[in-house]
Amino acid sequence: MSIVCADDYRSRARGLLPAPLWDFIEGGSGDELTVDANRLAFDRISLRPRVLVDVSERSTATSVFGAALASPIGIAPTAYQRMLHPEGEVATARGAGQAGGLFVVSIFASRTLEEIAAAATGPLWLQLYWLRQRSALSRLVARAETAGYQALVLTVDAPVIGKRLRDLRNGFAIDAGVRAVNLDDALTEGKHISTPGTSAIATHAAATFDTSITWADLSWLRSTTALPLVLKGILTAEDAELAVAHGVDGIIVSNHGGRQLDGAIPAMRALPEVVAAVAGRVPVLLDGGVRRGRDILIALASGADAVLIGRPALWALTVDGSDGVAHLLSMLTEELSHTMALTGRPKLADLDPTVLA
Ligand SMILES: Cc1cc2nc3c(=O)[nH]c(=O)nc-3n(C[C@H](O)[C@H](O)[C@H](O)COP(=O)(O)O)c2cc1C
Ligand SMILES: O=C(O)C(=O)c1ccccc1
Repeated sequence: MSIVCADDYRSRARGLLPAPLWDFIEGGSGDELTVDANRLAFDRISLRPRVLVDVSERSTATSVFGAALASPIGIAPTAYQRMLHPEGEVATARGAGQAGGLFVVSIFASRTLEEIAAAATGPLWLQLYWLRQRSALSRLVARAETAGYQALVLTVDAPVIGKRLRDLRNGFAIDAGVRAVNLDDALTEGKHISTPGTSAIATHAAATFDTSITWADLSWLRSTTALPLVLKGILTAEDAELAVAHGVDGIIVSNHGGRQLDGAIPAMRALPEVVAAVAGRVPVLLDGGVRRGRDILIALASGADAVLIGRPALWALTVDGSDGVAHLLSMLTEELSHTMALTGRPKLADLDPTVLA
């Protein structure tokens, strides 16, 4: 059967992966209310199509921080991609580049920042968790700058790892052959030990993440770099306002794909208040539940500058490596363009709240 939408990659990938690994990717925290709510928030919004508009020429091209993108779509940071494909993040970077998309590399990438940069032809950003060992962070930042990464993303919704029941039941651990190669061994110890009732990821994060950081600490990270700093995991107007007041250069509206606070507001429902608070001062991106061109159109019409795709990129990587990732992004771009034609909005600039009902 041919693959004609993102969910087709999901069914294929599920058949290829061992159950605990599938659960790690697919799962969320607690009752997985927020995983489901992320999707439902999109499905509850309807579209108001305009007709007899010339849609013969359509454009999805855009840019972020001065870098050109074929469409407002990027790949969200996800850890340890070599668990899914032998080439890991190198394949994802090549695929994203082929499709003209952005790739946000996780601090827990399983290929080096330099290997990933060598394979990339599109923009790369580096995602960070705030490790207690600040020297490890500043070393990573320096390497990212040298390798040509164009922005830093600090994930702020994970001081502790969400209570992910599937991983706890499975005693989930990272495959022995897969490492967070950009971090010293001391920072990745214990990730390969599987113990029922515990998740190696949660245990590891508890040992290495600094849970005491506040807005006041952001200036330290800023002082290490000239790169734009983006915060990932903002869900309220209050925090969006604080982010801009602290000189942050961009915001990713996200609840971590429902993997952190269960019951958190769906990303798409939080977007309008964040957009209103930011008032155009910095770019606003969104992730969580984006599976269709229609979802992307809805997010853009609500004021997002771009969206990121988490799990679907992992499904495509599992099924077909870099070709899968490139195909997924092209397919989503095509779906976006198609939805723009059917709603009578041929340009991204035409996407505003009047298309939503
Ligand atoms: C397997 C997996 C690993 C993830 N690892 C990270 C990570 O290392 N850093 C991070 O900021 N977010 C991480 N995330 C969250 C994603 O960046 C993103 O917020 C989320 O997947 C978006 O939702 P979606 O999967 O519904 O598209 C991870 C998500 C998944 C599914
Ligand atoms: O961020 C996540 O969702 C995640 O799964 C993870 C992976 C490695 C380390 C910390 C969190």
